[in-house]
Amino acid sequence: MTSTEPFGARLRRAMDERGPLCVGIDPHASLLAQWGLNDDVAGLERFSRTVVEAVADRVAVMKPQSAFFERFGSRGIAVLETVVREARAAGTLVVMDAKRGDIGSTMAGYAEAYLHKDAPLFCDALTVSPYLGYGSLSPAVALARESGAGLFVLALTSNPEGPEVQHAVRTDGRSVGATMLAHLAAENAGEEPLGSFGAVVGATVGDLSSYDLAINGPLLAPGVGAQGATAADLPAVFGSALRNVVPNVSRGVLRHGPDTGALRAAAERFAEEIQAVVGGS
Ligand SMILES: O=C(O)c1cc(=O)[nH]c(=O)n1[C@@H]1O[C@H](COP(=O)(O)O)[C@@H](O)[C@H]1O
Repeated sequence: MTSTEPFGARLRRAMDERGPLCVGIDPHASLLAQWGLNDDVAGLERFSRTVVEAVADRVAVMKPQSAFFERFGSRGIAVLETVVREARAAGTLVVMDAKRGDIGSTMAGYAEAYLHKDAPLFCDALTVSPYLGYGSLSPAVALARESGAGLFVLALTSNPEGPEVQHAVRTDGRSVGATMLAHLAAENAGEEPLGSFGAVVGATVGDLSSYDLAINGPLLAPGVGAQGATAADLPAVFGSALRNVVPNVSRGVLRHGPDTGALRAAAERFAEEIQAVVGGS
């Protein structure tokens, strides 16, 4: 594997070898308390590194939620840098969940922060918001291509407030969410075995039969576990795109800590349930 091999190819291989589960690293204050940790930088570090130690050598993807690190300022970001480095060293792909989005000239700065090979927070992929217009993301698309990294673009999010924006219908009759999926399909055209530009499509969103999920890229599916979706919901939501789905579970796994064996067992249970519905698709 070369370091510039595109994210999509690296992800496909990781999903085939380890299964598609993504474990989120979301150090909520309530989880720190539940684990008997203080709500401070030391607690943040202990929590995050424990999750990495428990599963980074076995799951395809981990997704640190930047918000919970930013909460502690520069010292929290320093912990995030360590977590990204250790998780990648253990063999998992790291998707930074920072949901960045801005006018193109500023987006270039965010891209440098996460997608430039020499950046302290360089990661395998970054979540981005296209709601300043898909084209505003182009500096991130360009740098991701150069670095062999990927993006996950918010298309149909798992939260109940998402549809007021994402289901809104444009003057050409297409919904906003469908437009984002079409942009991604164009980005990934011709890429094999899988494009590097994914969509975020919540596992909670219900019937998507009117949406074309065949974007030739990964579909990050948060919502399994604490938000109420289960592995059994995935086939109905994703249909023939199931093979490209990366289900994310954060609190559903994290609530089993701080014991690493219990965290590992929880991740394995989700992985098995997911494999049972995705296997053979
Ligand atoms: O981009 C995301 O990962 C994301 C998009 C979305 O539509 N819904 C969603 O829940 N997420 C993130 O996925 C994680 C879900 O966490 P749990 O609900 O604890 O499994 C959180 O870090 C959310 O910020």
